[in-house]
Amino acid sequence: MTQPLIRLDKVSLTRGGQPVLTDVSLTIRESRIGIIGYNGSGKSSLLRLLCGLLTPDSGELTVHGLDTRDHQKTLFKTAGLIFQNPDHQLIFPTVIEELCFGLRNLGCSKADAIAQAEQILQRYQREHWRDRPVASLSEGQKQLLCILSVLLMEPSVLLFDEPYSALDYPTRHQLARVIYDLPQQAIMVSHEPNSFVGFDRVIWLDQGAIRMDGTPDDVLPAYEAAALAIEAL
Ligand SMILES: Nc1ncnc2c1ncn2[C@@H]1O[C@H](COP(=O)(O)OP(=O)(O)OP(=O)(O)O)[C@@H](O)[C@H]1O
Repeated sequence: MTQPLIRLDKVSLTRGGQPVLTDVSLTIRESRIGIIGYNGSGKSSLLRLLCGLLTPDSGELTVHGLDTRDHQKTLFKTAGLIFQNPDHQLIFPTVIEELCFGLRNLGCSKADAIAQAEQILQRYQREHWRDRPVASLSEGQKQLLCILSVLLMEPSVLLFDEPYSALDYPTRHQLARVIYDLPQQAIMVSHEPNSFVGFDRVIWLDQGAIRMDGTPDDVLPAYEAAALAIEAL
């Protein structure tokens, strides 16, 4: 496996003419990294930069040795984004077709792709989903399908954008366990401090800049105190 190093050097991004990230520099080697911040602070934009869906206006960004500008089209093999809104990710009529799509793109034969898709459904006790129309799944079920589709492709870093927002407690618990046990590096955006149990590092984004960066024990209490102070205003 390539060295799990992600480096941002003075990365700036504008969207719709507005600055979204300003001069962000980071070196990320840890295995479990959380990104926290208020609405609109730039968290999802940062994930989109990391998987090549957006490119920086200025600055340098490399993900596991790949400059994201030069590898925009193939970066999905290295950095797999699980979208916050499943409807932005899911494009096929049935669960099995959705699961096979990424694998087929990576060059798997049809039979191989189906076998792997069936295996992952079995591992997550969702065999009965195989031929279900995607449109018939609930929001939480769609979110889990998005996660399984990306897990199947085995990217070397997984980017989770609010993965728990539509999940019920048992599924959330199951997914937290899955994320905890992943062999890959994982970066997860969440509003909820309790999503980061067992994480190595938490980065607090505020108005497109890093407000705090450290262990969950350092960053999360400061984040919660600041959020409560805003609430009390
Ligand atoms: N497609 C877009 N076009 C223009 N501006 C956008 C677009 N998407 C996001 N933005 C702007 O970029 C800024 C950062 O948005 P982003 O979605 O990265 O924030 P976030 O921290 O993930 O927010 P949230 O917690 O609400 O999901 C916001 O000001 C938002 O209005």
